[in-house]
Amino acid sequence: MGKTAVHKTAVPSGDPPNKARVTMKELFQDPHTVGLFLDQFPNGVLITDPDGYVIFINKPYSRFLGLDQQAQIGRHCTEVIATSRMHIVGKTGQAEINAAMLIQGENIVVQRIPIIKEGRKLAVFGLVMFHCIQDFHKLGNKLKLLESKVEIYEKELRALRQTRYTVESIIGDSESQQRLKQLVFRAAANNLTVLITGESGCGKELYAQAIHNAGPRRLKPFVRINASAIPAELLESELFGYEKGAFTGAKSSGKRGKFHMAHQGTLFLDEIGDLPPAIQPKLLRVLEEKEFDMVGGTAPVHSDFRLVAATNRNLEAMVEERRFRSDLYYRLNVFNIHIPPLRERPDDILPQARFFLNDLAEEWSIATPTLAPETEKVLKAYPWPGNSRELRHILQRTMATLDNDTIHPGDLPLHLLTRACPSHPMAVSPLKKTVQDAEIKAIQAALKACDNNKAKAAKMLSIHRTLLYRRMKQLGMEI
Ligand SMILES: Nc1ncnc2c1ncn2[C@@H]1O[C@H](COP(=O)(O)OP(=O)(O)OP(=O)(O)O)[C@@H](O)[C@H]1O
Repeated sequence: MGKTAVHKTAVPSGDPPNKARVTMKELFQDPHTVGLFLDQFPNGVLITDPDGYVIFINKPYSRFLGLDQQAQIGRHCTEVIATSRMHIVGKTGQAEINAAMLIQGENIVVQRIPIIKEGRKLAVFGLVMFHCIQDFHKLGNKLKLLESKVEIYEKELRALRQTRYTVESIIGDSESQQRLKQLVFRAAANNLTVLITGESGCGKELYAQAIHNAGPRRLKPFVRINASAIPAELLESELFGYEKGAFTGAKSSGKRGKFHMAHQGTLFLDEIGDLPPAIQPKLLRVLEEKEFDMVGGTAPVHSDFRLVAATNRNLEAMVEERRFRSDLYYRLNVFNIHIPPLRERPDDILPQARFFLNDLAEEWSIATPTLAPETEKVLKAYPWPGNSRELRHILQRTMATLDNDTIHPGDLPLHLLTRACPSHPMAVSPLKKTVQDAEIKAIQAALKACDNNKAKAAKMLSIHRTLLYRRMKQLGMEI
């Protein structure tokens, strides 16, 4: 701002005293000074009369448009910027705030404000925020970059912590699944030892991770150890670690054990039923005292871990058979979560099947196949001895060989069809009869799965319809 505009000290009378050295009237009586002000804006300014004829355009805007500033005076705004709406605002008297406008290929935010004095429209004031918008773009891009970095780091952190499941990963509509989710939240809110029981493949590890990730320890380690996968003689050093030179073959630096690694986090001790008898008292001690001795160590080590144990064995029966210490069992079974087998919660089968199909399709970057209604029936009727893991594997295998978008019963492994229609155990009989019986069962299963539709059943059995009729006749089946 030039000193030219400052004339004298103006202290008008009244309260509070005005110490400004210049008044508004003095400052803005000269249009040149007003222009000087508006040229200092980092944004574009355009002032038109109510019909849209340019009264003023500031330097930054004319420079941005590549036009001569003075030559624009008196032109219609649409001649200066084809998409201009100053004349429309002049007509309607309605301000347009934060409107988007495309100028020279750039998306720009504009404000168009009618200037009204005593009900008469005097002019339209336009503010074009191209500087801010560029800054916003830059900020937006920076934010996007930061967000994607955070996402990557979170993923890496989770991978490092070896967890990927949260409560949202637990899929299923059954009442028992809903109840179990509530239990997960309750378990996550306290620090009690959790014992998860259930058949193989029913989601014990998934639940253990969900408990960890729903609680205050989620950003701390989730350490997993499978008691049945490690030879008994190594298990102690894996769990408790060892001091340097503790035994032949030990690392010279020593090694931290899983209890140590799980400090402030969660230790997931899988297949606890397979814990060797020699280790059981040591586990009892660490649970009671949160302290343990490293192999070859002299001083006890403290660790603030939370234990989640899991087993598919009947620990109570093992206690009765004296294969598992009763005191350890009671110490472990503080908060029990029992996951029923999938066959006992058939309402979970289809939601899980659809979830797995979607998940696999995403992984393989292909379209998600749908389940034909007959296929749904077969999936629901099958007893799933391997639980959700088996369901996922079967769908994975099916998808790998699928040549259209719909999974029909014939695309599923045949044992699903025959097991879905349970029969009595087969007695030993001549081979020809056995083969005929098997054929009858397969045909019956296919017909049942297809609501007795012969064409569909034949497709499922991968034979021609006429051959199906012929075989049914030969086998003495009712057509
Ligand atoms: N409720 C569920 N929702 C979604 N996926 C599930 C569910 N239950 C299990 N799964 C999936 O089934 C598979 C097996 O689950 P998990 O490894 O947790 O079973 P597990 O009971 O620990 O098995 P095991 O006793 O053999 O160790 C995993 O792919 C898991 O994601």
